[in-house]
Amino acid sequence: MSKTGEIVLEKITKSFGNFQAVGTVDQVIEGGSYCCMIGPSGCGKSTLLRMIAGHETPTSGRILIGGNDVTTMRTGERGTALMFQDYALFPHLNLKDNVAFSLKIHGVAKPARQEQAMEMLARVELANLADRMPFELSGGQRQRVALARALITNPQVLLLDEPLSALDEFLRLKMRVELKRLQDDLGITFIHVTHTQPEAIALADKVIVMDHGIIEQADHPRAVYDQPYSPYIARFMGGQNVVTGTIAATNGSQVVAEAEGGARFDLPVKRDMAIGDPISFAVRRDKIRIVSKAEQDMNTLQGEVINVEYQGTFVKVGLNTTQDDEFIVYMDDRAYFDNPLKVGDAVISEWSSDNVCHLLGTNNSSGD
Ligand SMILES: Nc1ncnc2c1ncn2[C@@H]1O[C@H](COP(=O)(O)OP(=O)(O)OP(=O)(O)O)[C@@H](O)[C@H]1O
Repeated sequence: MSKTGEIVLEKITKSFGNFQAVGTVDQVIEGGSYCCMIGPSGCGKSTLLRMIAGHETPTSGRILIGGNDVTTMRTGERGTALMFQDYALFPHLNLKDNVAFSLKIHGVAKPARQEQAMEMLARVELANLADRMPFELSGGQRQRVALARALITNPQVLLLDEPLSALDEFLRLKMRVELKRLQDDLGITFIHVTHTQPEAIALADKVIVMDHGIIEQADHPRAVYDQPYSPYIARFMGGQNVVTGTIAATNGSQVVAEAEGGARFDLPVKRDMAIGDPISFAVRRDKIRIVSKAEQDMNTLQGEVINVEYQGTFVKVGLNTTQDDEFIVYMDDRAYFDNPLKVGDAVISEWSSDNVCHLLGTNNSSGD
């Protein structure tokens, strides 16, 4: 089986002096896949990316790319290209020369490098602007030049550090589609560091969620969003409420939990639990009904409306309940406007145990 573009991170750590920026990371990123790394500021995403690119050396562990040990190999030799956050274009070179630059460094003759640069500019739909200078471009166009410049080296792996963060919302969504199309066309591995959860789940075949230098969960976007591993993942990815309680009754893989205030919940669990054990579970914000009178005796939480935000397709309603976290319900916009709520209203939220995910892991932090 071809290992082209496959990245294996074997027990990678990175310390700066006494500070451990990356803990022990073991991970395989499949060749030709789109991988997004996400996590709060300072969690070690860029450091991990920079180690894959060869701009940092791991303190311990090995990095394999395409089956080769590249741990101590120089940047230009390992088959990766890194696109920087600020794009780092040369201001005094036109687009063609910016894109051709690394070929020049590698001694490629002028006609050949210009031809390849033009091909690359055509791929990012900028061939008609080849003679312009970087200052004559929009943010989205600059980003595409930076992409062309990274891709001209024909890498197995393209590393992108916050590639969309300098763009406005409209352009960000547009360029997101273009990045995915480019990755599909080229079939090479993309590793994309982002701060934005919707960006990660929209683009990635695999989402890697980090916290404090370690990988907390690495999985398909749907698994990370719908089946979060820990309270931290559920809170960080959004879209879920974290509810805590203690086990009141068990029946094999089904339990009844009780929260402070006496609310009871039935749910499936992923490991054996005993009466009295603490439990955390996630409830999807968009799978909760708000009712004035409870229609079921379990899986309900009473609360007071503390804020209401219209979001276009839905309305975000925040409730104060006996739980520590604010309990958030995404209401269908029509259902909401048929029976609008106001701050101070007492309501009951209820859900079905199908929309619950038992949370394992001990990581309780909520990110940034
Ligand atoms: N050269 C360095 N010397 C000392 N500490 C460093 C160095 N580079 C990074 N760090 C520290 O390592 C930690 C991880 O940094 P890193 O840049 O990887 O985080 P990040 O998750 O990419 O954050 P952000 O999202 O803010 O860019 C941070 O606490 C940072 O201050």
